[in-house]
Amino acid sequence: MRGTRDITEAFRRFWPLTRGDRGRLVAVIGCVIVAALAETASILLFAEITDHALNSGSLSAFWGPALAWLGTAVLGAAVGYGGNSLAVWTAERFVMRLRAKVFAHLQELPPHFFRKHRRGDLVSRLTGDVEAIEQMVVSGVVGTVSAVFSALFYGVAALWIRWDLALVTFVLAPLFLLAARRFSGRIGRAARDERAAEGAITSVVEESLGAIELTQAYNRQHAEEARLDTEARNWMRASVRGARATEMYEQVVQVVETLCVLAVIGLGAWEISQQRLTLGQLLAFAAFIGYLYPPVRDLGQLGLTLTAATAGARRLAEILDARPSVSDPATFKPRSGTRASGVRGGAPRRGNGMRGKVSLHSVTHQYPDASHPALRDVTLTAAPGELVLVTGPSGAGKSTLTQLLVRFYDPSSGVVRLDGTPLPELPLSHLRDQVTLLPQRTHVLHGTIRENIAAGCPDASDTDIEQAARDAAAHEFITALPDGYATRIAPGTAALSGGQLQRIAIARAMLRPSPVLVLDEPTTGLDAEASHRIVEPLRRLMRDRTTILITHDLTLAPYADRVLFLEEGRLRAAEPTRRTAGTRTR
Ligand SMILES: Nc1ncnc2c1ncn2[C@@H]1O[C@H](COP(=O)(O)OP(=O)(O)OP(=O)(O)O)[C@@H](O)[C@H]1O
Repeated sequence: MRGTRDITEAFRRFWPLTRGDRGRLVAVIGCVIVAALAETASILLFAEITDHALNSGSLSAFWGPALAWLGTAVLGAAVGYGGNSLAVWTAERFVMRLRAKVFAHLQELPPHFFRKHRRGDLVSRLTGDVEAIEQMVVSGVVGTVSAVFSALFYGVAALWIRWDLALVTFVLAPLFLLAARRFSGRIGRAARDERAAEGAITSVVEESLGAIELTQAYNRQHAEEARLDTEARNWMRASVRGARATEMYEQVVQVVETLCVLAVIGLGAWEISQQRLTLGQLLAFAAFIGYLYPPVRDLGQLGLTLTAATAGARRLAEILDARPSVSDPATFKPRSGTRASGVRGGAPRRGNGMRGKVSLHSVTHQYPDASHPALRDVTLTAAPGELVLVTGPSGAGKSTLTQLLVRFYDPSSGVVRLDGTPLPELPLSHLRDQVTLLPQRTHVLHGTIRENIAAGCPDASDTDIEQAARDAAAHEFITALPDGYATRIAPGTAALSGGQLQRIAIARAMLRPSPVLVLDEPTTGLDAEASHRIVEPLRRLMRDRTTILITHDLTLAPYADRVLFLEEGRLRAAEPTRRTAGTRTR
């Protein structure tokens, strides 16, 4: 039984996340049991009113059970309200905890994971799938307990009222579960397809809006609409298939219920003809079946909900099972000779800093799933105060070098060291405090320009932030904005040019007081004047730092101590240059 195995597996994985709320879950279950008891009592009181007040037409026999019934209903309502409120609270906390766990895990995953999975699909896993699992783990458990106890109490009460009629209803009850089992596979498959189609729709919308300029400029609107239409049709097919199966199950259950009621009435009619039963008793019992079957039906339906929820569980498990490409060392002992890494005057100084000597020894790196290495047998050293410029054709492996320096990956072979320590021996957060990467793509964060610059350096003062912006030739345009440093920007919505955003990103990198700077195409998107204006302050900052500058812009070569040429992953020529700081070559 694959369905049962999937459900067990999902519980094994996600149940531990209820830790911290299990006391509340027990309280919810307590409320559910009391509510079921109250309901059972009200049915018994109904039978009593039917037998003693209605049958004999006695009003005096009515008041006692009627008041007791009202009291029970009020108690049931209070407990039901309390239990349901607590259940919703517990369920939402579970959703928050699960989403936080998956999100935290996602943040550890290597870049190639995000190339393999569409962003929109990941968004849908963190929203819809997370909720589907809650339906299973929290609401599912509460629902099951509620249905089991209700069925148990009503069953005992039924035996109490008329054991022979009760036995007939029990004998037929498994028909509900059989019907549920018959439909669970179909509903589960439809749920799986629906969840995948939802992810695809989110992806298409997200990707299309991300490329809206291209779409409009190249008249691709129809192509994008067709893409959405294809995914929407997949979703519609799966959704209709799931709804049809659920509807058919419900109709089958209606027929089964009618069959049960007819069997009870048939047996009752025979008992009345034998004078062993009164009409009042039979009516009371028939009304009672109306209470008994819903929880039994709910149990069957819960099975279907659980099957559908396993689709979400599998999609989340795929993320949680993806392993980060690197991990922290078990222990870390800072080597002697390290020093605090504060570089910028007035900027926060971090303890445990390092000098910043970077070395690669026989480094070869092949990305997972790639057919050939991106870097082959690369050996190089860059010392504090040195600016090493790395250039080469597109696809030569330059960005791969930066990914190894911040340890997004460990090389397939060879070793990268910082101050003589192999990078895997340094705690990741410590390493990334020491090495500042300015990625090739400009990243804008949601917040003010000030927050954007201070993103990697939360303790920085306003003076430090402004100085970094001046050094990145950004201060002038920022202060010309109506809100200056308080201007709010966000990915894709900033009313700033690509070059202006790039200068904000450079200021962010400059603010970090780390001994190693790795700049991947920092001057892309800047005019020649701006790029040289940036290199001047960069040079000042680089005085104590080790800087690795990846660029196609060879006019920056005169600023470098060394120029290295990468081609097809190999360092082809290492041509020593004389540093001519301040000399501009156009
Ligand atoms: N995540 C990845 N998975 C598989 N292969 C990759 C991945 N990233 C890069 N590559 C491959 O590795 C090689 C080197 O890529 P890299 O991005 O380092 O080149 P680059 O020199 O920085 O190029 P550019 O100047 O165009 O930015 C290329 O062949 C590229 O296709």
